[in-house]
Amino acid sequence: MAHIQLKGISKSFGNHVALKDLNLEIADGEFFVLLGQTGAGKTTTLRLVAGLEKPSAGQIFIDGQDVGEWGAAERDVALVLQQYSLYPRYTVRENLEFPLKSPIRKSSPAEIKSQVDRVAKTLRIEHLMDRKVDRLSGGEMQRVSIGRAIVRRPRVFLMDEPLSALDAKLREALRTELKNLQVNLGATFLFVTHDQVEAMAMGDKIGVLNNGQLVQKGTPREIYNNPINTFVARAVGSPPMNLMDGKLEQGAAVTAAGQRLPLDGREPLAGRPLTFGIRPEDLYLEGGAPGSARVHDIENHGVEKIITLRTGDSLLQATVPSQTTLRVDEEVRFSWNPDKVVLFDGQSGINLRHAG
Ligand SMILES: Nc1ncnc2c1ncn2[C@@H]1O[C@H](COP(=O)(O)OP(=O)(O)OP(=O)(O)O)[C@@H](O)[C@H]1O
Repeated sequence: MAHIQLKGISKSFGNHVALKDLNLEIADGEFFVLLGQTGAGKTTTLRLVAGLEKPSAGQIFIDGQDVGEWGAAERDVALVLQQYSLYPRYTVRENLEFPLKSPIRKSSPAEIKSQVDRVAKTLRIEHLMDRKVDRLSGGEMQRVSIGRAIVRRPRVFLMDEPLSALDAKLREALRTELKNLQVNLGATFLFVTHDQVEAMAMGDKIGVLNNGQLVQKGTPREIYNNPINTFVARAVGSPPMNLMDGKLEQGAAVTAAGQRLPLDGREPLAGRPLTFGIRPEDLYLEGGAPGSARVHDIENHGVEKIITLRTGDSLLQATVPSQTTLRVDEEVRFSWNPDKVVLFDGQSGINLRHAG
């Protein structure tokens, strides 16, 4: 399998800068997710690693070798796209055989059959083998696309939102299957998505890309608990982290909306403009108590409810157990877990723990 390194990669299309000085290292056997909004530069990164684009600056190494002059075939990577890149008039079996039949591989018919059957079993598409691809559902087609990528055991898998066209249930099932597949193959995956739930669920590591720049890289837990700035704080987590502007005053956070919440031990920061970040599960609500917040909306999610509060001009969200009884428009008092508060600089939005 393979270790991937991107060193100082920049890519421009005419005057448009798609990637700026991207430095990224993906360990052998790691499931690395690149998370970013549309236009962030995710597909461009994949195409550069695949050898379908040339960087404007920087180098790409696979297993320590500079692959700058290597073509796509020599890099031995597989690219799975959001749209199914299959031959519609061929059967599933013919589609899976195709990558193994290239003249340079010289695989015997018996080898081809055994590899194709192994992949079919892994992806649970054995019953579809003789069906023409244009007679498959979207989910089945995507399984076959993944099958076609894994059948020849490439060094690296590059996946460009392979699940985004599928319905929610199937997406969840294939998420688990892809993750199992990666663990079983011990393969290196570079998977791009704009879906943070997918990123959190699948990634050993996540890189957050914004405007062509890598903003933060870490395990899902690191990024969730300690986002580098308010952008990442809002990009990861569902519902996202609550952000409240304010100041510290004598052992309390005083928000612009006039809330006073306990926060000890951060005296050196008193007086300067801050943004307080708190995850929805770390906000505590007390109903039936006159307070300065009002229940704006209640969403029932089975085991929990998401309560949206209005306080001053801003909205906050709290996740609470489903048995919590609150009504829309009810006044509530809220507090937080002071140990879970993340402090950001009020102007730059940078997490003060990262700023040192
Ligand atoms: N061949 C090209 N010519 C000109 N501009 C391009 C080209 N390819 C990408 N871009 C631009 O580069 C930026 C990054 O594009 P890229 O496709 O990498 O984004 P992305 O994060 O994959 O977005 P999406 O989620 O929408 O696919 C975009 O602004 C895009 O318009």
